Amino acid sequence: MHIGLIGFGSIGRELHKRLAEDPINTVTALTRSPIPEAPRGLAQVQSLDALLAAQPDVVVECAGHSAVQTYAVDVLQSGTALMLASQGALADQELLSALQSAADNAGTQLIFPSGAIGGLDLLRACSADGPVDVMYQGIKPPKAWAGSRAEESVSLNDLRQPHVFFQGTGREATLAFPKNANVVAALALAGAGFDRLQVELIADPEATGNTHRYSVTSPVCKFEINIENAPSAGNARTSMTTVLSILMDIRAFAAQCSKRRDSE
Ligand SMILES: NC(=O)C1=CN([C@@H]2O[C@H](COP(=O)(O)OP(=O)(O)OC[C@H]3O[C@@H](n4cnc5c(N)ncnc54)[C@H](OP(=O)(O)O)[C@@H]3O)[C@@H](O)[C@H]2O)C=CC1
Ligand SMILES: O=C([O-])CC(=O)C(=O)O
Repeated sequence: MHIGLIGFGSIGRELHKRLAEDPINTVTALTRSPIPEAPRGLAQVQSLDALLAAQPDVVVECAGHSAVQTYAVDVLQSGTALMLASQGALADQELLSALQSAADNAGTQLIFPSGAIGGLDLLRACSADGPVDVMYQGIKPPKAWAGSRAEESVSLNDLRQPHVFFQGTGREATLAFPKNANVVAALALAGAGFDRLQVELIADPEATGNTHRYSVTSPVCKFEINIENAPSAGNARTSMTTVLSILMDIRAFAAQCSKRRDSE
């Protein structure tokens, strides 16, 4: 497999490290500027044209909402499958429709890894049967909210107990907290809907990792999920499970490609 990465931060680096353990994989990363002391075997490019010219089997975006806005349609229009970590960008309905059309027209795949959250299979099944009510709470240590809009309403360093600094819809949460609420978009896209989904975001000075907790109420079932994630190396706000989930989807995509090649 040849994997193209957009972004080489905490997710990109860990993905590369794990993919490089298997010599069958090659990785090309699109970065804004050359990475000093890049890991061995990593090819680097600084434009999307150069990334697509390298002909990756799949492109994995792990950069942020602006990268989805800038590159995603062009990747899909080129006929290359695209996996998105920064799904919160799709709270913009026009962008979501543009990506779906680009994927359909080019006959390629737009893949949404579950990221740092789980249980989406049952949520998807229940939502297909009618509207469901979903309440989500995201609880992270103060340092994971540093630099975010949480700082407009709370002094993060002075917190002595858990503090709810945001309550609103899934759409409001994903747009206001682009680096922290992509899991909210995963719930919305799995059927909870950006506007129906209710969200609370909490800074907890006692938290050592990132907790994603949600409850689903539908006419056919009720369930609650509580996920306590360890942070990734280098970014307190990003959970390690995000990398594992993307890796799992890359492996599933590779298996599909190899079946298709065998049958050709
Ligand atoms: N679905 C999920 O569960 C999760 C999704 N995410 C998403 O993944 C994103 C990345 O997470 P993480 O790796 O921890 O973040 P980091 O901040 O560690 O790394 C992001 C990297 O992307 C680069 N980048 C940003 N914009 C662009 C661009 N337009 N083109 C190329 N490179 C770019 C940055 O480079 P530079 O140094 O130039 O700024 C940086 O190196 C998050 O912002 C979030 O949107 C994160 C966690 C969970
Ligand atoms: O990694 C996490 O725990 C969740 C996260 O940052 C996001 O959803 O953007």
